[in-house]
Amino acid sequence: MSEALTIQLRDGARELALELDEQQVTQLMEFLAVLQKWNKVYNLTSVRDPQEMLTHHLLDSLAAVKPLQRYLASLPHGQRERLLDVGSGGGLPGVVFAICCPQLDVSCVDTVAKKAAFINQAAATLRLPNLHGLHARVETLTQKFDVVSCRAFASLVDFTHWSRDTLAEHGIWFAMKGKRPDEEMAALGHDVDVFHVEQLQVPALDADRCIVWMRPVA
Ligand SMILES: C[S@@+](CC[C@H](N)C(=O)[O-])C[C@H]1O[C@@H](n2cnc3c(N)ncnc32)[C@H](O)[C@@H]1O
Repeated sequence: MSEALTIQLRDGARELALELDEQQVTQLMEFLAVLQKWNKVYNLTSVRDPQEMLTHHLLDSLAAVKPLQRYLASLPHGQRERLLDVGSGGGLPGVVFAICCPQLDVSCVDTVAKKAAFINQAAATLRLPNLHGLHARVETLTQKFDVVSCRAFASLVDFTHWSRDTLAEHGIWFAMKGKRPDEEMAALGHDVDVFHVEQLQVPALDADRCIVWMRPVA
């Protein structure tokens, strides 16, 4: 990967007030390299240009890291939190979260076997013991998670419906969306509480982005 892309990554991280050490910067650039390499074989993303991969995938996912870290820091300390990234595809945002939050245990679930295999391969290549690829439909999982995330996956109704049983007690949903999805939020039933919609600013990308934070209502 070119030095120019690494500089752009460092600048973006600084803009997002993210404290990344050298190893994390290296892992993010290695992730970009394996994503580009295996995309040809596994068809992981329609984005093929490395520059576009940096802005539309890496920086876009990095913009959600600080809000996630803030949430994790607000939880009572003691146990290692678990995050499930639903419909993770080529590992977005799950792999980026696993690199930036080493204290977090991240599982990326996808119905496509080669995508889940790619995540396990990336975990080995990038030396990320806190990253796991799961080949399954999210509806069939029995494990429980503190945070259940998604990006470019499904409507909020389908996402919350299909993944509800994967939430641990006090678990929350973290949906990465483009423009504030007012219609999708209005379509949610009374069993889902949207407790925050957080606007994001992605470095080098002039686009609407937000996180829809939700919790289940009994
Ligand atoms: C549009 S891709 C998004 C990939 C990635 N999150 C991103 O932002 O680039 C949606 C992914 O969801 C997966 N998927 C669809 N239905 C699923 C389900 N029920 N359980 C798990 N994964 C699913 C698809 O195989 C696909 O890889």
